[in-house]
Amino acid sequence: ADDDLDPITLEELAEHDGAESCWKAIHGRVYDVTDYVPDHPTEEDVVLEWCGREATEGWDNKRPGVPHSPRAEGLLEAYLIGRLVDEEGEPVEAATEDTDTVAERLSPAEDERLHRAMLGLPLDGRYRGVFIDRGVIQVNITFDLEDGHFTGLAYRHLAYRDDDYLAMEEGDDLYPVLVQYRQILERLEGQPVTAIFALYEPERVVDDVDGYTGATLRGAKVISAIRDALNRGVYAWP
Ligand code: HEM
Repeated sequence: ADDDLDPITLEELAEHDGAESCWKAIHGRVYDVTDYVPDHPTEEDVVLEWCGREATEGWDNKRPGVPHSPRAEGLLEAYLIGRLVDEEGEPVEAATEDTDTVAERLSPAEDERLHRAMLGLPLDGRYRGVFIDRGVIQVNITFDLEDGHFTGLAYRHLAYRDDDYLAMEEGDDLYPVLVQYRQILERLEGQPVTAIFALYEPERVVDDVDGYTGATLRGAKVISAIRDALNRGVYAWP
């Protein structure tokens, strides 16, 4: 049906770029909305900005991701004057490049990431955090959260005074401490974030390894490093 409409080029369109004459191309059709501009329910600037241009993006996003209502579409039809063509007279596609991404944008009612952030719940992503005492890092931990559950828990650094636990090997005096630290992560893997509070009683989580009781292991340091990571927020999106 659009073939019956007058062909209008981008050049012609561009001549009508202000309040005295305001044409807009929307989804391949050209509208002379000069008379409507003073009636538009916003500051005039909002609509004037799009005069003389391919204005589909503005029309489809009166606010980001929110198109005009069917009532507005009905109004628009009264101002139809032609169809948009290029120099060869071929129809010009609407500049939908941006509208595609905008259409994928979630509304505030659907955006679960926003909801979690507003409730102060941790977002999914990669986290990193530390436990520091007297300026020295003792525990540096990394993990991912997936649906609020731990995955990929690992120590990036683990030390006490001059002892680097991660460099220890079986047979070393303090090797059992490293084993206990690793057990903590094994027990937390796959658990919800709230599972960290079990570490206040590490003997419930960690085996007694070679005479080192769970109680000697500072579960609190791991809790602290994890809470530091959560406080810092997402280090990298998944
Ligand atoms: C292309 C550029 C345009 C932009 C950026 C734009 C923007 C806006 C904004 C910000 C609002 C108010 C916010 C809201 O209702 O949620 C609005 C509402 C409205 N606009 Fe536009 N507008 C444009 C063009 C037009 C045109 C050409 C018409 C009519 C011929 C029109 C008709 C309306 C109507 C009827 C409303 C009331 C709400 C609705 O029915 O969706 N607008 N527009």
